[in-house]
Amino acid sequence: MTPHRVSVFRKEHFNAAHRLNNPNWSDEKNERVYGKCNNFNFHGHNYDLEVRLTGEIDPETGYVYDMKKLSDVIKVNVLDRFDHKNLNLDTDEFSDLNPSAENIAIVIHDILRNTIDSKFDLKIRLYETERNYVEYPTE
Ligand SMILES: Nc1nc2c(c(=O)[nH]1)N=C([C@H](O)[C@H](O)COP(=O)(O)OP(=O)(O)OP(=O)(O)O)CN2
Repeated sequence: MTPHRVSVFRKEHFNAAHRLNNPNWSDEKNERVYGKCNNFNFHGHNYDLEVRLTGEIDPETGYVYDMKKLSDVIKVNVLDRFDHKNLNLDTDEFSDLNPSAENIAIVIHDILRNTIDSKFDLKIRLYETERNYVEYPTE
């Protein structure tokens, strides 16, 4: 029988502070482009993270990927790094990179891509607010 390809999902959550700012722009332009997200003293978000892995079902386990293991991988590599952090000040990843939802999703993707076997397709969905979310990669 042809192995079935199935997607498994794991939802996680973290809280972090950030400030959107382009140091090459004037204060006036940063304020105009980013509005309240440019607040000098930072602001926080409750980020909801969805990680999707797609692959073939292992006929022995019935699993594509053990979701408990996926949870542990996300905790160790993403949550422990970003939860309750100021992304701009506390992390190497965003010391020189604007922590927009898009960039955070790409950073999380690349961290997980380095730890999860390439035989699994990986997609990240990141909710910055209940109504604002991004996906990476797009296909
Ligand atoms: N392309 C992007 N646009 C915006 C980003 C981003 O990361 N990428 N980020 C922001 C703000 O940081 C934040 O997400 C917006 O907050 P807010 O306007 O409060 O959004 P809410 O959904 O909570 O509230 P609404 O009232 O529904 O707008 C802005 N843009």
